[in-house]
Amino acid sequence: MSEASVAVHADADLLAQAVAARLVVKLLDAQAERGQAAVVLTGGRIAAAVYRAVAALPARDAVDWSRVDVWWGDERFLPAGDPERNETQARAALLDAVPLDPARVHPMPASDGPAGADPEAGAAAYAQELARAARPGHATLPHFDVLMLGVGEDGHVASVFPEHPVHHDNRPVSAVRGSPKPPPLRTTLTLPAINTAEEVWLVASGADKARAVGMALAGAGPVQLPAAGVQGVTRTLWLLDRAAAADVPPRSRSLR
Ligand SMILES: O=C(O)[C@H](O)[C@@H](O)[C@H](O)[C@H](O)COP(=O)(O)O
Repeated sequence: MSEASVAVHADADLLAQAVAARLVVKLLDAQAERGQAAVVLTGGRIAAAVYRAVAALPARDAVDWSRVDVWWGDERFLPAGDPERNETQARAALLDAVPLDPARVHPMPASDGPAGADPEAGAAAYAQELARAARPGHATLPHFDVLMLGVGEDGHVASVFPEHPVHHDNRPVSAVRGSPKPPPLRTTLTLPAINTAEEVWLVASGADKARAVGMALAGAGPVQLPAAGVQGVTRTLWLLDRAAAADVPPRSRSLR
């Protein structure tokens, strides 16, 4: 179990640059240690800024992208190529610009995909894809070197929303209906699956995130504030800009 640590940057742009630099180093370190790397992506504005910043970093070419597995922590259940899909956003911002092995890019199902228009079937299909890549000794999930999350104003992470039935789902992947953030249908890794990642990075920018970030670090309950239930195996890292860090409790501030 890892203690959370907090890094604060002056503004959203510097935050995105710093997270991008960390991500490149994390992928390089994982490849040095394991010969490959696995990253779990998320959606939202700050994630898109991070992906664009990675694409613009010359050091990105030091990564062997053909040995990177790309997974998603959540997805909006929409047709393939829909501009609102997290996959579409990540491809445009980064994935299309680097020489990935298409077989190692694992988008969550689209509503017009082979699993059909039923989000439950889509979630089951993604769970199977994860299980096929499972690491030795683990039945259901591959090794995730780093899993990135945005944080909602309400404290949601991935598509795990406060007080939502997804909290009672103990499968690794859940179909979400009635998401308070549009669109209503989504697919998400559940908190127990998220927490199998070696490192989890929670990235948040802007004053409207300050309350949720502060409450999560102060030890709120995960059903009321899902971000509070996130814990990477070796590291839980909050990467914030100053505005989002305004309510970080004093005992976390010493880590800044
Ligand atoms: O699909 C999604 O909508 C995201 O995965 C979601 O969890 C997002 O990361 C947060 O809502 C933060 O988004 P912003 O950075 O845009 O505020």
